[in-house]
Amino acid sequence: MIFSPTEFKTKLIAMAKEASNGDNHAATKPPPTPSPLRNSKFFQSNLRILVTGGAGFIGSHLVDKLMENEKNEVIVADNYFTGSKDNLKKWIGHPRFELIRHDVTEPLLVEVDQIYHLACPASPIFYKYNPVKTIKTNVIGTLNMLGLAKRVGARILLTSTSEVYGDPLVHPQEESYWGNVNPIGVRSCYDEGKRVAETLMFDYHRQHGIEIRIARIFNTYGPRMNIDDGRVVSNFIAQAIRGEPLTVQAPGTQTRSFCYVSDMVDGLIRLMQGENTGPINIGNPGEFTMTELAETVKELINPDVEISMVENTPDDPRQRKPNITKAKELLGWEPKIKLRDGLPLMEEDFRTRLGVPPKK
Ligand SMILES: NC(=O)c1ccc[n+]([C@@H]2O[C@H](COP(=O)([O-])OP(=O)(O)OC[C@H]3O[C@@H](n4cnc5c(N)ncnc54)[C@H](O)[C@@H]3O)[C@@H](O)[C@H]2O)c1
Ligand SMILES: O=C(O)[C@H]1O[C@H](OP(=O)(O)OP(=O)(O)OC[C@H]2O[C@@H](n3ccc(=O)[nH]c3=O)[C@H](O)[C@@H]2O)[C@H](O)[C@@H](O)[C@@H]1O
Repeated sequence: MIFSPTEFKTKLIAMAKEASNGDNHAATKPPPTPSPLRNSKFFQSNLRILVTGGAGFIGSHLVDKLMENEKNEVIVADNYFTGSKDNLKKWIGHPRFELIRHDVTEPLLVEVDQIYHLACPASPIFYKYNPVKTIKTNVIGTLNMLGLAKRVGARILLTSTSEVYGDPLVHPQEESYWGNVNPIGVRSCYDEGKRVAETLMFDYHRQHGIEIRIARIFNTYGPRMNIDDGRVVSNFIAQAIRGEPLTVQAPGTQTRSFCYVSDMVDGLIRLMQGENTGPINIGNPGEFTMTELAETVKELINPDVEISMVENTPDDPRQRKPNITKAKELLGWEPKIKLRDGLPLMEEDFRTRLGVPPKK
């Protein structure tokens, strides 16, 4: 069809209006037709679910939960940068499970109904190790997974982060807050990367009608975190078990809110299965200073360890606590496990992996 310049301009304006719909929650197009495979006999009883980053900490717990449902088939795609096959060893060889060594910065051709897109290093020391790769993972990786979702008509969930709020000037953080992020700092590869990933999710939703879900995850802890992961809970627990000083980074008054991993997985699955695009904060609103966390770990795990104050890294957010009203109202979700109950569960796993017997 050929348009006159005036017709072309009118059409462009109409397209721009449609695409710039200010209401994030209104789908401007119906979702694309699902893959014909979804209607085949094979798929009537099975939901094929792709988990990118499924060999990592949260991903492997999510896989455990998804595999409990006999109607689910789970495919994990992971490049093992921070994840490990060990985290999935109980599923390797299972007929409903597949593990693919794959880097999400490259396209992936699979036929699936749902995509949980987690692939991305999460610990600051790992995401800062190769910042350009971290940005590629967040931007090109998310583009590839959205392209896949579009091709097969799958619903896609992104694990975004509370780091999109940067060093927040609003406390606690609610989803409507746009954040306070340094665009050129050493953490930007991760927090700006995730912000672009969120943008891509909404643009694919508005432009192509893709079914999207965005979780803004707040600090999560639990068994299977890498022992030398560098994040604060894993550091303190490993240090307490080894009898080394707990390294509180100055000033120690900075706060975080810690969510146990089983609560997180429950929230992610509810979000995927529900009707809301998000973004929705998923985290535990219990807020602690890093000094309080160190004192709690000392009390529960090793009262003999010292607490030492060490230098901090640039742009460390000073406070963080989720407002979870949306998660409560829209997903019927709230965390169940308190920090004092979750820490001993993690200690048990760390002792086993470090080969240190339990305390008498
Ligand atoms: N754990 C938290 O506190 C937290 C908080 C906010 C957001 N998140 C998000 O949740 C997700 C999972 O975090 P986690 O704590 O399990 O981290 P993790 O580092 O344990 O897991 C990330 C997984 O992604 C894989 N991966 C990294 N880059 C990849 C790539 N290019 N291609 C394929 N696989 C790749 C890693 O090998 C690993 O298995 C991440 O997207 C992270 O940003 C986590
Ligand atoms: O929840 C989030 O959204 C993000 O939280 C983390 O970022 P951060 O909170 O800085 O995680 P940690 O490295 O665990 O640091 C938490 C606090 O503990 C402090 N810390 C860290 C390590 C340590 O040994 N001692 C210590 O006091 C840090 O200075 C910081 O203030 C990671 O970036 C991601 O896992 C995640 O996306």
